[in-house]
Amino acid sequence: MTEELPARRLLLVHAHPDDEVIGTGATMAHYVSTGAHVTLVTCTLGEEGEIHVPELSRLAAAEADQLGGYRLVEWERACAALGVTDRRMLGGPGRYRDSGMMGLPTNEHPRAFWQADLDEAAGHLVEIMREIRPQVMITYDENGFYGHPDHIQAHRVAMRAAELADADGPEKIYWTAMPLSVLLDGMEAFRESESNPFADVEKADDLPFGTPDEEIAARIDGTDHSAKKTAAMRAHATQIPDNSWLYGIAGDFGGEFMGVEYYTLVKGTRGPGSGPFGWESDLFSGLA
Ligand SMILES: CC(=O)N[C@H]1[C@@H](O[C@@H]2[C@H](O)[C@H](O)[C@@H](O)[C@H](O)[C@H]2O)O[C@H](CO)[C@@H](O)[C@@H]1O
Ligand SMILES: [Zn+2]
Repeated sequence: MTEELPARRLLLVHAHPDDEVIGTGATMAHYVSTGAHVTLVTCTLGEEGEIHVPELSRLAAAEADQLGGYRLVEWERACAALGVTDRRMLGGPGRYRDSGMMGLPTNEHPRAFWQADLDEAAGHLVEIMREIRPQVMITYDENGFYGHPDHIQAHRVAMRAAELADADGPEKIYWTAMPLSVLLDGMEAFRESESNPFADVEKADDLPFGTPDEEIAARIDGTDHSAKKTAAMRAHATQIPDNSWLYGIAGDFGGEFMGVEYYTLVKGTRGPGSGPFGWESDLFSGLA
């Protein structure tokens, strides 16, 4: 199978529809544009999400419980905007359910991803790894970037699958990250903004994310694809309202913030880099 695929193959493992664009949308669009094969695996349908489109409010889990099916369509539209055609739901659509925020009763739902058997869930991902044999994989750190149970579980499943897949698994593994310098700049830039996501945050240490710049391994500049990322965000209208601070970044700060994404490297050899910390500009650099 891989002989029919492009030479460079990137696998991303995300928890809900919308995570792919928020954290890695510019990276995905960038590598699609370079001819790499980009495979997105999303682990749940996002059934427990909020609904920021009033006319769709009855789709909520506590009412018609149809949000998952609707977010599947949003997800497909967002992937189309990014140019990503190989998109998979782990175990098939509906196999694992959105667990809700940490500590909620929805964490106990029998199909909640948080309750998934690790090796069974990882087995579904191993099958995909054996099919596409990705050189590079992106997922979250052990805290799921911000502590959501599905993000933590996505990390665990992705890392377990990479172990089980052996030679078919990725040679390099990256975790999404936000450099502290960028976080602090963002907090300063938003200080006077109406939709300030950091309004209740006194200092960066109060946030569940933020990585010392010297621990960042890669800075992927996808600013040429910022418009695609914004279009993909618009596809996730139930999750990202028109007044979201995320659009504020795009509007007030241009592509720099929206189109640049950062990663730590947790497996593999770091390729040549630049700047004070030698950040890579290509996730496929340093491959054997
Ligand atoms: C980006 C992300 O992971 N979103 C998740 C998250 O959404 C949060 C949730 O709705 C919370 O209640 C809100 O206060 C918060 O602003 C949202 O980011 O959790 C949802 C439920 O598990 C999930 O569907 C959504 O994709
Ligand atoms: Zn998520």
